[in-house]
Order: sequence, then C-alpha cells, then structure tokens
Amino acid sequence: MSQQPRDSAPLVELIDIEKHFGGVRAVNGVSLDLWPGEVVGVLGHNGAGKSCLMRILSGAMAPNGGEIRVRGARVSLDSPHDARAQGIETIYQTLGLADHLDAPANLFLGRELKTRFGNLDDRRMLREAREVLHRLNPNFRNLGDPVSRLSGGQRQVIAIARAIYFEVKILIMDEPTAALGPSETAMVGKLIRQLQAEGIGIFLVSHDLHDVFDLCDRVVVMNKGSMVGAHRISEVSKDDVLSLIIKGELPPGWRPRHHEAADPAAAAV
Ligand SMILES: Nc1ncnc2c1ncn2[C@@H]1O[C@H](COP(=O)(O)OP(=O)(O)OP(=O)(O)O)[C@@H](O)[C@H]1O
Repeated sequence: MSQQPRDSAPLVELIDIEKHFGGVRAVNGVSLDLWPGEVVGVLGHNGAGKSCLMRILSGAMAPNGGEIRVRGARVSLDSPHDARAQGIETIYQTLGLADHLDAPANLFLGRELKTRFGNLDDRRMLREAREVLHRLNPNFRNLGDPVSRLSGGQRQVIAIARAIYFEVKILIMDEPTAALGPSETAMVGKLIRQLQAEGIGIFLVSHDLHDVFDLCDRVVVMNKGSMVGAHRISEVSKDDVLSLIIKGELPPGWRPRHHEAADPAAAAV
C-alpha cells in the first residue's frame, strides 16, 4: 500500500464533474483526486457512471461541467491525445491490442520509433520492447509471436508495458483481471504494485471486491451518477462497500474501522 508523503500536489483532481445525456445524469457533480503511488478503486453497479467519469479523464468524452487539474494546473482534455500528453493512459478491458501483430509492434502501435531517415526502427523497437517487458516479467517469451497466441496475462503485460514505456503518470485500468485465472490475476496484482512503487497513480475500475481490497489504498463508490462514498480501504469492510454499491449509503450506525490509525496517509484524506 502507498506510504507516499502527502505534501505535494495531487496527480489529478476531478472537480465537480457533470455529464448528462438528456435527462440522465450519468455523472452528477463528482469530485475526486489521485496521488502519486496511490491505487484508487472505482466501484458501482452497471450504469453507476464509472465509465463516463473515466472516459472524461481519458479525453474520450467531453463533460458538461466541472474542472480537471493535472499536478495543480487546469487542463482541457479534448481527446485521448490530449490526455496522453498529460501522462494519462487508459487500459481498457479489451486492451486495445492488434491481435495479428507481435509484442513490440503492439507496444509501439501508433507511436512507432523511426530511424533518422524516417524508416521504422524495428531493431530499436525490439530492443526496447524486450527491455521493458523483461523488467515487468523476466519470463516473458515469444516476442515475435502474434499477440493472439499469448496468454491473457502476457497480453496485460504488453498493455502495461506500453503505459510504462511512454511514461504514464496516471493509469486508468478497466477490470484488468476480469478475464484472467488465479495465477495471472496474481501476476497483474504484482504489476500494479510495481507501477505504484514507481509513483504512478492508478484508478482501478472493478467489480471484484477481492481485488479492490487486495490492491487499493482508497475506494470510491458511485451510485446513479453520484459519488456516495470515498474511504481509505482500511476504514471499511467489504460489507460496507457492498452497502454503498447497492443502497448508496453505509450501514446504519457505521463507524470507521479503527486500525487505519496505523496508516500515516489516512489523516490526509
Ligand atoms: N453514449 C451514451 N448515450 C446515452 N447514455 C449513456 C451513454 N453512455 C452512458 N450512458 C448512460 O450513462 C449512465 C452511466 O453509464 P456508465 O457507462 O458510465 O456506467 P458504468 O458505471 O460504467 O456501468 P458499467 O459497469 O456497466 O460499465 C447510464 O445510465 C448509461 O446508460
């Protein structure tokens, strides 16, 4: 879990974000921040507004209102390109990999390295891909195979490597373990902790409470477009979070669990 001191600016602040579709308030005045080295779980039923909020942060959807600040400065994220320029990258559940291409080609897809003569620099892309993939997983093999032949876990490694290579600061991960078996889920968990140790902030959109309690420092819960809870993971139980997801409120008489006092960052939430 993150033990980063909280004396710097947040990596990102979403302030009073609004998104409407006709009468549907998909995102209703949501404010949320993310700090370096922090993993924040974003939870909620289908239709709660998680995807819309994350799509707004990834530049894929324009909000109707609100403000986004990256490292303290107000930004306008009019496209995924704008978001990437701010160090914000999204790994969707589908991973966005081109199945017929190999790992290096996928890592550099759309951002290929060129020689000084303007040709594709395949040798350098292979060398750099090998370096970053092996840093994440020393057992990564089959760099020349189309990624369709790789396991779900290896495919996740490529998607994460792509983010790391391009120096992402804020990573949005959409259900990263939904399609994985137990050992690959554990490997992705290890990767997430590695990213966290490098100071990357992660929004983890998930329906899996086990993953959330295993990996996240904080959890935010959305219900019908509104944020109904934002808690350090140490102060809530799974039942508390389920109550927020289902009823939009904590159980009657709720009190924070007490062992969060051991976490020095807790006081700053
Ligand atoms: N392009 C769109 N046009 C109209 N309504 C939309 C659009 N995108 C989302 N919505 C509506 O906005 C609300 C929030 O949807 P959103 O996809 O953000 O929920 P979610 O919490 O991500 O759900 P899921 O877990 O199913 O992805 C829903 O009522 C949804 O029907």
